[in-house]
Amino acid sequence: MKTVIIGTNHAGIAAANTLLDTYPDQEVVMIDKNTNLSYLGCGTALWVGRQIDSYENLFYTNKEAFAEKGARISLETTVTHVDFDKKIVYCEKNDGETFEESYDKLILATGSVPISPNLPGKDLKGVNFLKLFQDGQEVDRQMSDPNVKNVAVIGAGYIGVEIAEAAKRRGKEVKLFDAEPTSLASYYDDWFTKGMDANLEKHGIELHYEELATAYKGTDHVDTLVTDKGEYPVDLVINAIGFRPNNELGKEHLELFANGAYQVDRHQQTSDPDVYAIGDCAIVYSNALQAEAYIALATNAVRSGIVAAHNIGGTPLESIGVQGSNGISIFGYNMVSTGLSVKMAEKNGLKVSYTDFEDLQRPGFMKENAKVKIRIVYETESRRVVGAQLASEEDISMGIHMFSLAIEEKVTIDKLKLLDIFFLPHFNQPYNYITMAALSAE
Ligand SMILES: Cc1cc2nc3c(=O)[nH]c(=O)nc-3n(C[C@H](O)[C@H](O)[C@H](O)COP(=O)(O)OP(=O)(O)OC[C@H]3O[C@@H](n4cnc5c(N)ncnc54)[C@H](O)[C@@H]3O)c2cc1C
Ligand SMILES: NC(=O)C1=CN([C@@H]2O[C@H](COP(=O)(O)OP(=O)(O)OC[C@H]3O[C@@H](n4cnc5c(N)ncnc54)[C@H](O)[C@@H]3O)[C@@H](O)[C@H]2O)C=CC1
Repeated sequence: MKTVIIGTNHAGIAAANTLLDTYPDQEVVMIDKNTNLSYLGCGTALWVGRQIDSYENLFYTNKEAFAEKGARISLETTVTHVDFDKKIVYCEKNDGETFEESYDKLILATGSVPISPNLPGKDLKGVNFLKLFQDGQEVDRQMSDPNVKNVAVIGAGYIGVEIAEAAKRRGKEVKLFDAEPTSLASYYDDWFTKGMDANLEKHGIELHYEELATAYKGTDHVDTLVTDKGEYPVDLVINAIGFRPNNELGKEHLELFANGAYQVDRHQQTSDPDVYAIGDCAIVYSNALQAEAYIALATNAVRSGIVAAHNIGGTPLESIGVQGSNGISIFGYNMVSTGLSVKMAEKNGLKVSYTDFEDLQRPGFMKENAKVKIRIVYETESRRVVGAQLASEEDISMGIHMFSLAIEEKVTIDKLKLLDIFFLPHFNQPYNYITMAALSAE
């Protein structure tokens, strides 16, 4: 059986490795237009902000590794189109050479592309996006110019907040813009985002919320950002207003979700039984929503790649769905969430209740300590947990995984009230905040 994989980043890599490691009789062809693969985008803000020494270790594999496993891999090669009837993929290398690849099974792992506001001046030098390794290199090059003093970041979601921190760490004047009234509005409720915004302001980032960019001004290079509320001198602009699924190759042939992502079943199969879609170009099943959704995360990309590969290899495997667990750490302030915030639940028509608690991580007699905020969101009727958010200067990241499982397994808030949670003053309180939040749920 011959499988062609279009897109060899996180999703495509996971699918290829699963096929090559588990089904040796599989013929695997991998195609990607980029010059590199496996770049960890999350590392961009870390090395631009000089929190790590270089970007060298932000790649976890390479082309040679797949050739050694027997795959045929073609980088710097763009798939120009797919004939789904003849089951042929048409490719063009950067040097202009073209070739075709027939397939028995096709995996679309073409990912996502940054949403690009079509504003006047968008092609001026100094206006950047942040998706690829090359984009990070370019932003880093501009940040290294001492004449670059004023940085505007448009979009205060994950990428925007992280790169704003990086620019601040590089000594720049940073303005952070967002259409919403707070940062991270898609993932957290205000009780949490206000904490992040206070943290950003404490570190000197100027917040401009409910303010929309309307144009970039300059001659060859951007020098002014125009918004619906004012004009600001800028030397560097970074757009981070979200990604959209890259459905270019299959949008005419395959069923699409509301936002254009490929519709897939729990086997990652599209409406064409010989075509699978994985990662940012496909939907996921949200256990919180109990419905299909679009959640572009590397973690979802990898798991969907594994599921598709096993189904192609002959092992029927269903995706168990996701909760969209995610985390962020900015100037040492940590926030993690899984499932739905109250805001997102209500936006999706769920009737939910929630319980909040705030306390120190450890007993007051411990020297090392910090406050922790927790919110658990649950469906009012069924009382099943649908979301959780935690925030602290402590590392609270491990706590969110329990809630991820609770959502997946439809555990009710009442089941958490007397859950066995250990006590040790080094780690937590005798009455820890998970128990206290659950006990205070109405
Ligand atoms: C700055 C940044 C930070 C991030 N941080 C995190 C994080 O901390 N945690 C997290 O979970 N997620 C994070 N993400 C999101 C994560 O990177 C994506 O969810 C992940 O990359 C999706 O993987 P993918 O393989 O589905 O798609 P992509 O990474 O978009 O890869 C798609 C690939 O397909 C190729 N391709 C597309 N069309 C064609 C074609 N026609 N011909 C040939 N090749 C083609 C592209 O070249 C690309 O290599 C971050 C993203 C960015 C940009
Ligand atoms: N720690 C993590 O898990 C990380 C995950 N990612 C993922 O990468 C993807 C892309 O990240 P982001 O680009 O940050 O998307 P995002 O969806 O997280 O944030 C986009 C932000 O832009 C704002 N926005 C939209 N249109 C706007 C406009 N016209 N003007 C001003 N603001 C506008 C939105 O309100 C939102 O706050 C996301 O799926 C995210 O989950 C990225 C970085 C880190």
